[in-house]
Amino acid sequence: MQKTLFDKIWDQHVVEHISNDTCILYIDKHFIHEVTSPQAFAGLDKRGINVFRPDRTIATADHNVPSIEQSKTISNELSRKQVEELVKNTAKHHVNLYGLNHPFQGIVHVIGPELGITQPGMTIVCGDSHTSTHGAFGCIAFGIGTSEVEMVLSTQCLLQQKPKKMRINIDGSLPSHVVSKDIILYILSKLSTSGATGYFIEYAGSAIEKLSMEARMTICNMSIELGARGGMIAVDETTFNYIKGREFSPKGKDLAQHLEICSQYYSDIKSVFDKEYDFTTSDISPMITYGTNPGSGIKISDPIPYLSSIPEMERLGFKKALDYMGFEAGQTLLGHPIDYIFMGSCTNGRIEDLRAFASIVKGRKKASKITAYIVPGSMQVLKQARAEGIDKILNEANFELREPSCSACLGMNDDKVPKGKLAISTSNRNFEGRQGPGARTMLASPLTVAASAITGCLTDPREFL
Ligand SMILES: CC(C)[C@H](C(=O)O)[C@@H](O)C(=O)O
Ligand code: SF4
Repeated sequence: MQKTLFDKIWDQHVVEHISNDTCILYIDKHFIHEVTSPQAFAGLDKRGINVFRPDRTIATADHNVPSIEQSKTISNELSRKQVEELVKNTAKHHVNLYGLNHPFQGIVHVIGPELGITQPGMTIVCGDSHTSTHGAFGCIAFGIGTSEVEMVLSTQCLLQQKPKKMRINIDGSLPSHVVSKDIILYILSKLSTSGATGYFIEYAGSAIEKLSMEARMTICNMSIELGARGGMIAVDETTFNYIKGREFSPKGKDLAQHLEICSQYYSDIKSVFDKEYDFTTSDISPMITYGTNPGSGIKISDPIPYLSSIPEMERLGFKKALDYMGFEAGQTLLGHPIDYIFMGSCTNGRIEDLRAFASIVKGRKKASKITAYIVPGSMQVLKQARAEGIDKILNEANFELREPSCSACLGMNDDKVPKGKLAISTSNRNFEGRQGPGARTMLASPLTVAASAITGCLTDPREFL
């Protein structure tokens, strides 16, 4: 029988069929962080039970963590309490914590893959919507709510309804200075933020096959912004090469056997999807968002759409978003002044992203009016960046490389964008107030953010070719 990648993994993890589409699913890896775990642990305590598989549970602190002077106490009381609670709960339940100052600390979706905890064919969950990131390794990975976190902590299983399957094919070679972030912003602009609601996406096609693992993660990361349950990519040589030698990856003879098993994780040629889309890279340019959802992307040189081109039902939202952003329909954004830049997050906080940013700012200087947050996704990324001299390149260009945190991706720590200020950001969400109350956010790739940081206004990275 011809099976999709999704079905292969799903079927291997069904513990029991409950009804037609609802199953009890075994979960291979459960990541937890300080924001969505406290109530789940409180639930366990109330029931007087322990974490069922502490060895399958991995904790880190990321959202409430400051991106400077991590070795000092967190000054914000609420943030400090959240992190302290995680320390207490993980110690009590014998769960490994990569907390503050630990060499493996970082954003949950950055550390899983880079440490080799994330492996092909797994089911992976976390109380965090961007768990879809791990799907880049040929996994079923998705975000869950706090009550589900409690369910997984106590049973290592989850009650799940099987989603429908969508395949998005992207063929071709990427033009210079067009990167995976532009691909996913482009897909979002075509399908909208509800375009994949009820589906699990598989990304395929020659463009995806050519991408590095970091670039694939960027795409899978934003699957949730399409409304999808998750996104995934078939396992191939690129996956294997990434996995090899990672801290917790199988080693020696086990590795050969492991890779053999992993090589089954692709969709069979005649497998059927509920919906398919085809795109080509020649249509994709550097992208920028003008509105207050990640679906509001346009080519960086295109004008914001005119009201007349917006469907009647969406006009109110369109106008509201433009009011918030301080933009006008038909306006071209290239050259528009920017106040803040954020380079980081689980979308673009990996070493390859920092290299891309550094490749543009090298030998240049940051525009003096720009406030920049440049934040590695993990301690490992920070270490690597320092080893490669990226910190020096940044310093010489008047930037500073901070410490791992979700940072300015969302206003849960000290790194915020002030009310009314305009930021260009490599993160995944541009909702009203996402980077701080009243903050305005445009989403883009690390290259576009770097180019804009140098000029102080929205700049096409192709100008730096
Ligand atoms: C805080 C957390 C629950 C949230 C999520 O689920 O995604 C956050 O990571 C985000 O990006 O908005
Ligand atoms: S970096 Fe942003 S999107 Fe990713 S987990 Fe943290 S807050 Fe969520």
